[in-house]
Parts: sequence; C-alpha cells; structure tokens
Amino acid sequence: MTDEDDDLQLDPNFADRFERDPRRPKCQLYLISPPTIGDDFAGTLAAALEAGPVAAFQLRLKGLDDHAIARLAEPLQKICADRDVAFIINDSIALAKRLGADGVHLGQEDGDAREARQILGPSVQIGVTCHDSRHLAMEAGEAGADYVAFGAFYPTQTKETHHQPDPSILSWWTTVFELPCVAIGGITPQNAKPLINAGADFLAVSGAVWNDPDGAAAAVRKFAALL
Ligand SMILES: Cc1ncc(COP(=O)(O)OP(=O)(O)O)c(N)n1
Ligand SMILES: Cc1ncsc1CCOP(=O)(O)O
Ligand SMILES: [Mg+2]
Repeated sequence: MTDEDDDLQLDPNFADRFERDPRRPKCQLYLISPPTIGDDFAGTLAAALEAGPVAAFQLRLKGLDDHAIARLAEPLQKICADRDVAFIINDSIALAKRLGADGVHLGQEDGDAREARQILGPSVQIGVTCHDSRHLAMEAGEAGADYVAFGAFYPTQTKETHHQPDPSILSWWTTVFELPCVAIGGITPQNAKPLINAGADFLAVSGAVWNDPDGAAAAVRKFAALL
C-alpha cells in the first residue's frame, strides 16, 4: 500500500460479496518461467503449453545479461508463437524490442510504461507490477499499461516479496476498471479459487507449475480444471 491508498477506503468483506462480472472474459493462466532454466526447458515448456489453455508465457530469467537471455529466448519464443501463446519479456524494454516480443512486464524499478509504449508501439502488451497498491495500479492504467499485476497473494519461494494484498483488491479493481488484472505470488491449484472468484483476469504462476511433482503438463491440467 502507498500513503495514497489510505485515502481509498475499501470494505474488507468486499470480495466475499463480489460476483464475477459474466461479461468479463474467464480467468486465464499466465505462466512465468523459472528464474534459471536448463537445456531441457524447451521440451517442458512445449508440453506445458499443450496440456491446456495458456494465455501468456513470461521469460523471467535472473542473473543473466540481455545477450544471454536473448540466446535462450529464441527457441522458447518460437514454441509460444507456434501455440498462439503471448511471449512476454520480464524487466527489459530494450530486450522486448530486440526480440520482437508480444509484451514486456515492468516492475516499479524497471522503467516507465509511457516510455515502453513509445519504444514498443501500440500493439505490444505492457504489464506493470502494482504490489498491493490501488494507487500504483491507477497510475499504471493512466500511463497506458495493458494489465496491472497485484501480489504476492501467498508465500512464495520464487521471489522475496514485501507486499501481500487481500483478494478484495481484485474485486475492487474489476468493479471499477475494465483493464485486466493479474494475480501473482505462491498461487497453486489448491489456493487459486479465492483469486478467481475475486475477479482475477489472469493467474500468473511459476513454482506451482515447474515444480509440480507430477510434471508441468499435469500442473497446467490442474489449473485448467479450475478456470
Ligand atoms: C505478471 C507479473 N507480475 C509481477 C511480476 C513481478 O515483477 P517485478 O516486481 O519487477 O519483480 P521481478 O519479477 O522482476 O523479480 C512479474 N514478473 N510478472
Ligand atoms: C515474480 C513474482 N512477483 C511477485 S510474487 C512472484 C513470484 C511468482 O512465482 P510463484 O508462482 O512461484 O510464487
Ligand atoms: Mg522486474
């Protein structure tokens, strides 16, 4: 929450009374890559994308420079394109431009959505991390983002997190704005339902897919059964 959020009163029971707007598209799965990948990842990704509907795949590799990420991205981008899955680059507007990615995801420290729009053009999707802040989300919307991301909703091993929104932020957002919202952070097939019911347009998931003991494809099927 930012200080500005204090001025925006929100009833904590809002999500309980909320009914998903039937005119809004159904909640969809948005896969986030593991922070490091091995040679076998392309096969795992292809199997995951074929196991059920996936709207988007974000390449989120940490500890590598843009050149190294670009090399790893090439086969993964093709796997996504062949299956009509949006290929999103994390963190770097320049890399998204260089690869001709379908989108870029920007954290609060990763650059400005307006600048991204200028560089990437009108048809590239721009997502912005908004943590647990309605204020940041409205700012992102005004800056021209294509989606806002709230989280981390649940504890996660994938990233050190400092914000934990209540699902009611999704209900509030979808009641007030048409712009899609993404829920992220520790989401599993077991804990996803409150986020879907609260109005999330996308569930962004990493660990619960790539670390599922039954395999990533089985994990996608488990999510697909809920959506
Ligand atoms: C869909 C989505 N939402 C949030 C994030 C987190 O982005 P950021 O805050 O920049 O943190 P890093 O992912 O860069 O560690 C995301 N990547 N995707
Ligand atoms: C990148 C990110 N931003 C907030 S939580 C998170 C991690 C998402 O991964 P997981 O689904 O494994 O919690
Ligand atoms: Mg980032």
